[in-house]
Amino acid sequence: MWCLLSGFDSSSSTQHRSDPLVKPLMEPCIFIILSLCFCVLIRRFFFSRRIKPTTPPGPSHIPIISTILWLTKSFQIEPILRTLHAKYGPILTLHIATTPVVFVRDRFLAHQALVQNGSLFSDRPKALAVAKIITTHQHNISSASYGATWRTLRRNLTSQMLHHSRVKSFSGIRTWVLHTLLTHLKSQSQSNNSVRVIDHFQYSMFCLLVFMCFGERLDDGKVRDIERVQRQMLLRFRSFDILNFWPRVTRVLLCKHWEELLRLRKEQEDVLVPLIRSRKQKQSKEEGVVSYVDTLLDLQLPEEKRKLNEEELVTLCNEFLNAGTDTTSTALQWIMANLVKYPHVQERVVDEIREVLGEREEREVKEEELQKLPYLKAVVLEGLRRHPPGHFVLPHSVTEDVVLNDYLVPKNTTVNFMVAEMGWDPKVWEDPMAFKPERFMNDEFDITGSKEIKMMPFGAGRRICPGYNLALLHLEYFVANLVSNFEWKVPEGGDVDLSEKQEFTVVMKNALKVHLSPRI
Ligand code: HEM
Repeated sequence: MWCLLSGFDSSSSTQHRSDPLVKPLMEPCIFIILSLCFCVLIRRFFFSRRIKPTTPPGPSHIPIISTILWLTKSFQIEPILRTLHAKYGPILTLHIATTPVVFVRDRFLAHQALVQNGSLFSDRPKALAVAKIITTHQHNISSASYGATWRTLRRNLTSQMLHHSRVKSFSGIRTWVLHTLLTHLKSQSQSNNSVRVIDHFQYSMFCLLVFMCFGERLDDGKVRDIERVQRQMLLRFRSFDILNFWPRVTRVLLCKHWEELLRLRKEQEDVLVPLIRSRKQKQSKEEGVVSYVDTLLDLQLPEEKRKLNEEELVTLCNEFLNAGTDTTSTALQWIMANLVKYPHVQERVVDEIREVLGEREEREVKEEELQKLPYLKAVVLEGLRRHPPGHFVLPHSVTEDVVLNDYLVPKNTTVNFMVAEMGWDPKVWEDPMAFKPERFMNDEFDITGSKEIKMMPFGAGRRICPGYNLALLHLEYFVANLVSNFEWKVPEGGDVDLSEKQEFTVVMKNALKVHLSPRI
């Protein structure tokens, strides 16, 4: 073909015209070229008309009114989405905000978006009025746009706080927190037939994260103060959604609500700023452990070419404390609830621990021993699959127009991925609503979903939770030691109710209450 086409080279055209062999070859050649051009034109014409992708389908809406209606239903969005996905397929659009929001339910599409096209799907939506206050204009990891500031903040957290040796340096504090927790539970179990455990779990996680954040063992009262200001903001956060809707108007009409938001933020600053300042002074004397605040004090914002100010430090400490406490204590409660409900699973964990402890008198499972406990790991993974603390990842946003499953997702669209639905997919998980840790016993499970997503309690791709290893360590360490030290049972006349309630994370609607007997 190449030699035939070269016959059209102008420099050699005279020679070809005189060649008797060339003329019969040229005619079919021209015909073929013209046919090809025609085909290309036809294809372009039809493709541009027929397959120009449309945005993902969804129910029709009336501007403003639909948004207000959705605001009132935001707490029950999951069952509605389930029905809508059955009708419209694995990807759909809802008009629940001022701009359309896309929901993805399918694990293959999630992999395509978050892992294979990670650079396009890793942005966050622009902060609305309330989030601007809480995140000091997106100066934290979870809300920062996909760019240099996000990269700097995230790299600081992963390389300075979450790498293996730094995590190991906090093992003493984990042992101390565990002993405090066991002592509290023991004293409660002596006077009560039924102990509500979530408050103890939350307090323990705060003790751990507060130490990592500020590098100090604070007294009980101070930790409880931090817990109070953090949790009240967390629990009230969703109720402030309404303020985002036309902020200029809500500032007048809902001024009390605005005042409350500002008051909660101010309370956080009042509690956290003295701790940050005290760390600043200690840092100049170069004392003791490296805390999260220490790593932030020297950090330069690459775009603004300046250090973080005090408000931004509060925002980042707030993120660190919330991300590591609420999620983990929620997951811990769900896992323990299943161990109470299914005593045969609890017994199997205890048997596995007994083998590892051998003849040892004391019942403490050490961190280094966790890797010898595959069934315990399976229990934790099954807990995260069946009861992921977040039923959605944080909202993502796309940096340019992109086609997903033949649908157009326009630039800046918010995209949500349905974590719980993926972990409950009956095509992947047999009997998905049952609690069966055995399903994780055969292979090493890749929680990051880099090759394939089967569940994603920590998300996947570039925005995957950077704290997933720390979270797994905390869960395994506490579950192991809680069952090793106590027998966990349903109290007389009680029950384990696995109903859910949406708070910041999805928590047990009726908090777990247990009867604890020390194991001898
Ligand atoms: C059981 C415990 C935890 C669960 C289930 C969890 C889950 C998640 C999920 C689903 C995301 C959103 C991912 C996305 O948007 O695609 C996330 C983000 C994040 N998590 Fe976690 N997390 C846990 C513990 C932790 C801990 C211990 C830390 C650190 C101390 C942490 C820090 C963060 C941060 C900073 C982000 C934002 C990442 C970014 O936007 O780049 N998390 N987490």
